[in-house]
Amino acid sequence: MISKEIVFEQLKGKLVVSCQALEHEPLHGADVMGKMAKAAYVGGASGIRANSAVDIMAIKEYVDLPIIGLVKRDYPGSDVYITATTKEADELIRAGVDMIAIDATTRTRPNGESLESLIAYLKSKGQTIMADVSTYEEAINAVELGVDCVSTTMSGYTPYSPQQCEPDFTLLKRLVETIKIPVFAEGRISTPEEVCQALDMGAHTVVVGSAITRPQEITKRFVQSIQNKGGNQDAGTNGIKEQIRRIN
Ligand SMILES: CC(=O)N[C@H](C=O)[C@@H](O)[C@H](O)[C@H](O)COP(=O)(O)O
Repeated sequence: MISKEIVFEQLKGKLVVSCQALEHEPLHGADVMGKMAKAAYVGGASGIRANSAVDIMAIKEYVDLPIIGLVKRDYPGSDVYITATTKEADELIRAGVDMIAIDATTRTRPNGESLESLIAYLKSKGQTIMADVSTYEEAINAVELGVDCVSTTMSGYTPYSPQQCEPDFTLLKRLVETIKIPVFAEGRISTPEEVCQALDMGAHTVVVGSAITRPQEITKRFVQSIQNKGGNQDAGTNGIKEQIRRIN
């Protein structure tokens, strides 16, 4: 595990590539994610964001880059699915990651756990914590609870945050203007220009997932461009945003 200071230094002004494919996605599989991470590394990525201990272990076989780990798991009675409880946190600690991403919304967590207790637990284990937030207020709350950085990951994926197809640069701007810890830009960043825009706005690091590592979504964008100009190409099954919702 790289120290917090070094990991933030290594990622400053850089690109992290999110390599994730859940069970229903065509590229699901730890070895595929390892190869995807290798491709991201060859392309110049400075870090990897990955879901599940098994994927993370495979990715480590292929690349020696800082890893932001998370575990997506659904629980009945809770909408929180990104590192929801200490169980998922322990899986990531055992896998050995450089940073643990947690849902830092204030929604009800499974098993009677709270955001506060999860953050306290991770801190007691010496882990570096990324707070995935959907609003400014959630970010402020997470900072007060002691997280090490925040990411705009969840904007658009809670019912009370802006529902938009573009990255939430409004949230990013507000966060970089007020928060003293690193702010990561993440969520629906689809072009190199948007990456640069986020960095120019003050993002510490930019995380890109679907636009690089979900080929079904990349294909869909090309197909949609044909449809938009009046062509007769078949539509895929879902738009990027709908697909991510399905994943969740
Ligand atoms: C909302 C949610 O569950 N996001 C997940 C978080 O790990 C991933 O499915 C996203 O791919 C990741 O955040 C990167 O975002 P984008 O794929 O839009 O570049």
